[in-house]
Amino acid sequence: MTTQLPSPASPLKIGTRGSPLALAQAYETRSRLMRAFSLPEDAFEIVVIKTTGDNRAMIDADRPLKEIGNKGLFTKEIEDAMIEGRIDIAVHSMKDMPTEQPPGLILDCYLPREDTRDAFVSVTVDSLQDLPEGALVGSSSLRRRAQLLNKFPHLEVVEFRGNVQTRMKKLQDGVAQATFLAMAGLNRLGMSDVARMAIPPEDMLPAVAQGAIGIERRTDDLDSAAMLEAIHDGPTGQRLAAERAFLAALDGSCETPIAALAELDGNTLRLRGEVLRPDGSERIAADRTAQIADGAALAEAMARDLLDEAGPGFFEWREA
Ligand SMILES: NCc1[nH]cc(CCC(=O)O)c1CC(=O)O
Repeated sequence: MTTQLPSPASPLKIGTRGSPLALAQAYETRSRLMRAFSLPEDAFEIVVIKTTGDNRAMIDADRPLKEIGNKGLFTKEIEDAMIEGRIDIAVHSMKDMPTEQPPGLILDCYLPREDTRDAFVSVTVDSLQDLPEGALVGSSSLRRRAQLLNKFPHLEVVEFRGNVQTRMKKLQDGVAQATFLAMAGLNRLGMSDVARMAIPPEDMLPAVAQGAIGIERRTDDLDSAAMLEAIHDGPTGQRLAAERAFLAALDGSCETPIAALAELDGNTLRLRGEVLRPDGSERIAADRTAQIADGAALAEAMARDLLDEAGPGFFEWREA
């Protein structure tokens, strides 16, 4: 069977959110496909789709995301458009994706992974260690909040939402003294002017799939499948398979403090994973290796052991 390639007369429709980071990821996907199949830019159409999560009136209120409810907040409208055939493929930050896709859709193509680390960003101090008692750190990530408070209980965390540009403005305005951003996002946006310090995974284990771009398609769309196969990065797939199996086994959403990082060395996969109490008062971590092919099994066993150790109620908020 031959693959039907897109053309200017019949372009491949790439769905994406409209944030600068989402657009950068869509452009990267388009240029990889152009290179792989020697296609012109106008053989592709970038289709921007507004999601519930992009709705400012809904999101910019002071309510934390966990109260609004976040299941598919940034993906539902995009997936609906794909099921209805208004777009052919969709480009996502894998960090924001649930471990299961709706019926009829599949998410098995990953671009080579960017830097997985979090960055410490501040306009007033050089490092976390320099923040004084009671200093405000802006973050809307339950994981980063819990990890920060676990190591630095003398700091305060304030809700900090919006895209990278909005958060940088808040720092400039003194709303907080520091924040965390994914290195991958800063790199993809070319924001080399932002003062940032990459945090090693020993100090802040990243979110599952951080730094990875995934491309979703209709399961029965074999032309798109063949095209995406050409730009898929196998090692990224092996790493995400383990990390996402860990997340799935913990039944976590992005509103649960869970972190994991898989790394490859020859035939070996090393998986580090942790769960924290939301207030940071407790952290349970593991660090194991297995053959790459056994990555998912390793992740499931690790998740089971961490859950056992955590016991019931571990993820409940414990008011001070
Ligand atoms: N949840 C928002 C989000 N989703 C993906 C990224 C960054 C890029 C990536 O991790 O792939 C970000 C912003 C951030 O965490 O700073």
